Amino acid sequence: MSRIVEVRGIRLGEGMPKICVPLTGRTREELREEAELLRTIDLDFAEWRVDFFAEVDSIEAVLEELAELRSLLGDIPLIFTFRSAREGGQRELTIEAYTRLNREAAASGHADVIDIELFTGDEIVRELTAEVRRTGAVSIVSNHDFDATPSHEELASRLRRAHGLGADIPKIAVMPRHPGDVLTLLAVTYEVSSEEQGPIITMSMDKAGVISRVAGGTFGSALTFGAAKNASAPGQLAAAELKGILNALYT
Ligand SMILES: O=C1C[C@@](O)(C(=O)O)C[C@@H](O)[C@@H]1O
Repeated sequence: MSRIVEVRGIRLGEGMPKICVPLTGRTREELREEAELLRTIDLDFAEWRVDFFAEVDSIEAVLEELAELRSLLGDIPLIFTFRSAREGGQRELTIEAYTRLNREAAASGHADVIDIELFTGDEIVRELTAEVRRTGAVSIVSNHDFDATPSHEELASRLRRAHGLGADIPKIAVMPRHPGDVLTLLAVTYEVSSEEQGPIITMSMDKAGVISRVAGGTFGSALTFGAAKNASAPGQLAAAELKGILNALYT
């Protein structure tokens, strides 16, 4: 039996793929409006893309906003993600600042899931996944390639490596150069999810990859990202549209 990861009653790795909607506001005001909008949408997870937040350099400001989002979102499970510029995010932090940010977010108890980038360095990733687990939160260990799709072997090895470093949920997002790249991503998803080490999340980006965002669940991807106000990556469909397609495919 595949290991299920449960977050606030949402069971990842079982049933329909779950929908996650990112919050990409730059100011507290924009984030409040986005969080209120999310309350009106049919979704399973919200992701705070904290790299968009103008005050990200201040841990105090981030923790205050995280507490605010927690209360605005009610019971919606919240993923905390600082996406580095080299993996498609808005900015870079030093390793020390990145580590501290994720540690404190986990310790606050306001984020249910913490996204840690695989290529931060094995030792740090191992420590962070263990620490996230100690706080009772769940870890995603992620990798993004906005230029290309690595080979089948490389993609599979990154997902397995994330597991090996303690990830509850390995995640990979890659850019297709041609439709065959999307097939590669889906084939790897099927292969690695069949090993039943727990849920994984995969997607192929951009227009050519949209099929993976709607049908990835068939091949073993446990969650897919859809947009409310702004997409956080190319190829995301509107969350409501995504939900309609998932209902047609999986119910
Ligand atoms: O890792 C991911 C996946 C993503 O890049 C996507 O392609 O939908 C969107 C990001 O916000 C998220 O952190």
